[in-house]
Amino acid sequence: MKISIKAPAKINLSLDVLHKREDGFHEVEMIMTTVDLADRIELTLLEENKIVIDVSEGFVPNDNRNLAYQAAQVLKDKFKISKGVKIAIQKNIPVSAGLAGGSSDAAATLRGLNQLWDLGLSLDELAELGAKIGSDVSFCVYGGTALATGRGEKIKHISAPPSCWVILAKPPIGVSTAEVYRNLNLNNIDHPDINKMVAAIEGREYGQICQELGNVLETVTFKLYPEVQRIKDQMIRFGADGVLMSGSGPTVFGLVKHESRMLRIYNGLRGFCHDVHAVRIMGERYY
Ligand SMILES: C[C@@](CO)(OP(=O)(O)O)[C@H](O)COP(=O)(O)OP(=O)(O)OC[C@H]1O[C@@H](n2ccc(N)nc2=O)[C@H](O)[C@@H]1O
Ligand SMILES: Nc1ncnc2c1ncn2[C@@H]1O[C@H](COP(=O)(O)OP(=O)(O)O)[C@@H](O)[C@H]1O
Repeated sequence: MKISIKAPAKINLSLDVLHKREDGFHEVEMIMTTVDLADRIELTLLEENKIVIDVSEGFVPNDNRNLAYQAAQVLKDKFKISKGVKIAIQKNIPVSAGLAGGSSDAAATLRGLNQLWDLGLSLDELAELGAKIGSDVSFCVYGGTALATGRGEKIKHISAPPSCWVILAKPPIGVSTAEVYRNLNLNNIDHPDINKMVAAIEGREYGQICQELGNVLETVTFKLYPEVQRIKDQMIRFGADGVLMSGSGPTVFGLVKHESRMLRIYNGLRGFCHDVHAVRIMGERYY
């Protein structure tokens, strides 16, 4: 038996860090939303007791370092499943980009195996298991739009933002999330106003959403990789309505309402950045 599932990317419309916790993680407040750029996961049941990863992208591990592998392992351990699965991953989401590609692959694997192995778990239960794999996996289990707190695993769903274009531009560098958090100076943070962002989204006020975009990790990544700042500046210059780095970067996203302007920005950026995508905000939950 075989199924195919979409694993969409996320962007952070707002990302604030409150403090560093005793367990080494940071307490965060983030607004996350899914966009229409997705990996494709194909799960095939195996009689043999093994997890096989077949991934289209050379840089992504095909062993137990792969987050989709870890998702299958978590379910196998918890439910003492002695059969196996082949996980074929078609990568479309740039890797180490701040778009949660690996987390979304893990979340899609949890959802898919819940079905294939007939486990009968709720999304809440899958999200709780997902948190064992990574901080962003819980959000990716549900998708949609949410306020994420704790280390990112506590999810409160909010309405989808009004629909618009999202231009994603990633310079040819991979950013380590751990390194970015490590370099964050907690005494010198310009906190975004998360409540105002939630109100703008709930009120469907597109202009206000663009105004309230904010990510405290941006200055850290800009310092480590100045080319990320240059991409942000270019996107602003080309006329995006709002521009921000996603997560720990290096992908920068621009929100744009009108298709003609989206095309102008997309074509302009392609001239000097190789990895550019124009997608739509999805923002609605899968289930
Ligand atoms: C920054 C964000 C924003 O959505 O995303 P990305 O840029 O990775 O997409 C997330 O907080 C990343 O989530 P995720 O990528 O799942 O992180 P994890 O695997 O759990 O943690 C990787 C490392 O980041 C640091 N980390 C992560 C989350 C957190 N709240 N505090 C931390 O300090 C820790 O050093 C940890 O070892
Ligand atoms: N299925 C996967 N897809 C992409 N990267 C993965 C996957 N599994 C593990 N990884 C590893 O996870 C790290 C972060 O990848 P990714 O999720 O793409 O980035 P980010 O956390 O910045 O959004 C990379 O070092 C990559 O090698």
